[in-house]
Order: sequence, then C-alpha cells, then structure tokens
Amino acid sequence: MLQISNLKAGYGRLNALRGIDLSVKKSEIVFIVGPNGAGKSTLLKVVSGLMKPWSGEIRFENEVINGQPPERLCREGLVLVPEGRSIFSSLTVEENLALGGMGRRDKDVLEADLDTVLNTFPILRERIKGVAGHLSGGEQQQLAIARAILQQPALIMIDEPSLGLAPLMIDEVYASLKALNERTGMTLLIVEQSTARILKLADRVNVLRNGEIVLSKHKSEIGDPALLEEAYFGYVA
Ligand SMILES: Nc1ncnc2c1ncn2[C@@H]1O[C@H](COP(=O)(O)OP(=O)(O)OP(=O)(O)O)[C@@H](O)[C@H]1O
Repeated sequence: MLQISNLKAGYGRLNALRGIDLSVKKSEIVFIVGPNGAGKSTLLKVVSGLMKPWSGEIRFENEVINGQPPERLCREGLVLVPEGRSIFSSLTVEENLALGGMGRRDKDVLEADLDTVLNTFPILRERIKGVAGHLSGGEQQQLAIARAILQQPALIMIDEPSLGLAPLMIDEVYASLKALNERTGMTLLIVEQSTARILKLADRVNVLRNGEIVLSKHKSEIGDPALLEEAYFGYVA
C-alpha cells in the first residue's frame, strides 16, 4: 500500500530524514518508534504532503505521490491525524465529526459508520452536543481519530496517539484502533515515542533514530523485545 524508497528531507540545512526505506502492506498496523527529534513527525508530514521531500520516492497504492498536495492525498485515501489537538475547538463534537464525513456520498453507510465510531469512543456520544474545545486532551485526541476514520481512509497515519493520555486511556484508544483494523481492514501507520504496548499490536515495527531506520522487523521476527530497545537507544549498529 505504501512504499517509501531512499527518502530524504529536512529544514534548511538540517538533514531530518537521511534516506528512509519503509513499506506498509494493506491492512497492517505498522509502528514507527524513536526518541525525540528522530524525524518521526517529519516523515509523516512528508508522506501526507504537508512537506516536500528533497529526494526519494513515495508510492501509495502503486502511484508515485511525491509533492502532491495533502487535500488530494486525503481524497485518495491517505489521511494524517497530526500530533496534538487538531480539532475545531469552537465547533461541537457532532460538527467536528460531520466534517470528517463531508466528502462522502454514501450517507446511509456514513450514518452506520458514525454509530460505530461513537460505540468505539463512547465519550464522544456522551458529549456529542458539547463544544469540542471543552473536551479533555485525551478526548480531543479521540475526536481527531474518530473524524479521520469517518473520512474512510485506506491508510490512516497517526502521530503519537498516546500523547497526553493517561495509561488506561492509551490502552482504550489502542484497543479501539486494533478492533477497527480487525473489523474494517483499515491500514494504520502509527508514530510513537515509546516502545511500550506496541508489540501486542504491531504487524511491523520500525525504529527511527537520527533520521534513519535502524531496525525494521515483522512481529514474527521480534523474539526478544530487548532487540528493539537496543536499536532505539543505539546500542547496536
Ligand atoms: N519546523 C522545523 N524547522 C526546523 N527544524 C525542525 C522543524 N521541525 C522539526 N525540526 C527538526 O527536525 C528534526 C526531526 O524533528 P521531528 O519533529 O520530525 O522529530 P520527532 O521524531 O517527531 O520528535 P518528537 O518525538 O520529539 O516529536 C529535529 O532535529 C527537529 O529539531
């Protein structure tokens, strides 16, 4: 579904991505983990069209998408949930969700999808008429994910879904994402700073450090989680 080859990008003279190779297959849950400043957000920005790469190639469903604008990629099914709060805080929860389904013509299916999303994130049903800006950080994160799901993306990229969430809430959000992936086959590319929790969910884990993928393993290849830690902290070459 997504094939990234020798991707390089940065800011001015700062080299943030130094030749990334990465692939995501249909219906997989793929994680990119790495410490602060590793280049994780930059990678998602480049793939989603928010930032132009210096060189390399990004293929989405076999089409080269380098440099295409984010709104076009969104229409083609590649949707980013950026880090932090990306909801419209003065609109209600319902209005925010409606924006997610705006481009869809299948209104009946949309209604069923909305119901499913509200079952997945019950707090959003409780607060449906409330102003989104009054939700807690974690609830706003759920709203951002729910809105993205309603866009029916083929590939949803989420930047740090655990950011600012209490541990129990992180478990809930991940359980919901896993259930969604199992039910609909939606492909997920998720960025996280911490390696905690991800092994239970991931089909593939990529460790990004200093702009380079230093480890990429399918779940069947990760026998010892220490391998992951070593790559993360740079104990191995
Ligand atoms: N807008 C920007 N202008 C200049 N440098 C930037 C900008 N955004 C990021 N950087 C730099 O690019 C490098 C990669 O940053 P990036 O935000 O991609 O890392 P990250 O892995 O997402 O980190 P974190 O986990 O802390 O969010 C860092 O050295 C960072 O300082």
